[in-house]
Amino acid sequence: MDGWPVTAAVGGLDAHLVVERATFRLDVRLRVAAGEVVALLGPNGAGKTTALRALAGLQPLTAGHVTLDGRDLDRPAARSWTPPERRRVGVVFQDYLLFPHLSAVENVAFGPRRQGLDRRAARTLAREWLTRVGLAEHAVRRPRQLSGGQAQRVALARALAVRPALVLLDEPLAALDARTRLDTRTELHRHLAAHPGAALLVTHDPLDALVLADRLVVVEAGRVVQEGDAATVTARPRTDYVARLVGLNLDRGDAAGHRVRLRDDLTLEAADRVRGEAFVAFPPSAVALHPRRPPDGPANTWAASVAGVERHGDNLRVRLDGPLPVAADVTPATAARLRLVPGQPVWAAVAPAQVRAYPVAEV
Ligand SMILES: Nc1ncnc2c1ncn2[C@@H]1O[C@H](COP(=O)(O)OP(=O)(O)OP(=O)(O)O)[C@@H](O)[C@H]1O
Repeated sequence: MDGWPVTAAVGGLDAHLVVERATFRLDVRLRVAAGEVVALLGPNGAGKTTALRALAGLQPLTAGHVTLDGRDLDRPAARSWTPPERRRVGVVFQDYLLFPHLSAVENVAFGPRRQGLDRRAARTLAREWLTRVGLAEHAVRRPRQLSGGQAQRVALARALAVRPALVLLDEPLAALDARTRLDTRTELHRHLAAHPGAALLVTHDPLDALVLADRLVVVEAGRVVQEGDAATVTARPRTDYVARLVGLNLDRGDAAGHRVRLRDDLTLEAADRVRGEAFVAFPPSAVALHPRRPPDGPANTWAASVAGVERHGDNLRVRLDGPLPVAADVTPATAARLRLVPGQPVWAAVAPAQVRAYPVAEV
C-alpha cells in the first residue's frame, strides 16, 4: 500500500509509479494538476521513459497507482488496469510519431474517430487542429512529405485532438535543428498553455524545461531527487546533475552563520546565514583566477591547478583541480595573461556575496 488517498487527483494526475526490473527500480511520485505543465528531467537511464510508458499504459506498474481525474488507470493492489487506448492520455513520443500510411488529417482524425465521432466530424475537427498548429495547407500530406518540425506539430495536434486529461511528451524538440527548435518551442508553449488538462514533458534540455514547464521534477536512478519551480531549482541545486544542468558549482559542508566549512583546510564565506549541513552554490562567472595568492585577505581563496580549458560562449571555461573541483569562466584575454594550460597552478577566489548557502535538509 502506498497510502495515498484514491480521490486525491480530481482534476489532474496523481501517480505513484513503481516499476521493478531485474537491474532497475523506478519509484516516483508525481502529481500534475489540470492545466499544469511539469517537466521530468534526469540523466540517461534515470527512468524518465519508463515513467512515461507507465502513465501511457505501455508498461504495467509493479506497485503504486496511476489516477487521472479521480479514476484509477492502474493499481496492481486492486487488480485495476486500463489499457492504453482507453486512457484519456495523448502521447507525443519519438518512436511513435505518426502513422506513415495516413495523411496528416487522417492521423489527427484517428483518435476522435475511435472516440466515436463520425468520419466527417472527425475530419472537420482534425482540420481545425491542423489550422491551429499552422498546417492547414499540409493536411493531405503523408508524414514522409513533412519536415521534422511539421511532423512534430501534426503529432501534437493528434495528441491534443482527443482532449486528453493528460498529455505526455517525450523529448518533443530533440530531433529538430536549432532554428526550427526555437520556433517550435514557442509554439508548443502556446499550445500547452491553452491545454486544459495536465501535461508532462520529458526533456534533457534545461531551456525546454524552463520555457515550457511550470514545475520541474528531477529523477536520478529511479528516484525523485529534486522538484520545484524553475526559480528554486535553478538557484538551489541539490545534486551534481542538477548543478551541471543549471550551470552552477556545487559543494556541501558544515555551516555556522555565514561560514561553511567544506574541508579541514577550506571554509567559504557565503551570502546566506545557515546552521548545520549546507550546500554552497556559485556560478563559474563568480570565480576569479590569479597567478599568485591575492593580497587582499584570505577569504574565499584557495590554491588550485588547471585541469582543462574549453570554449564557453564568448569566454573560456576553466576546470580546476584542487580542494574544490569547480569551473571558472574567464575572458580569452585573462586566459592568455595567466597562460592557462593543464597542470598550471593558480589561485581561485570567489566573492562571498556570490556564494549561496542553503540547508541540506529540506524545509
Ligand atoms: N525493456 C527493458 N528491459 C530491461 N531494462 C530496461 C528496459 N528498458 C529500459 N531498461 C532499463 O531501465 C532503466 C531506465 O531506463 P529509461 O529508458 O526509463 O531511462 P531514461 O531516463 O528515459 O533514459 P534516457 O534519457 O537515456 O532515455 C535503465 O537502467 C535501462 O537500462
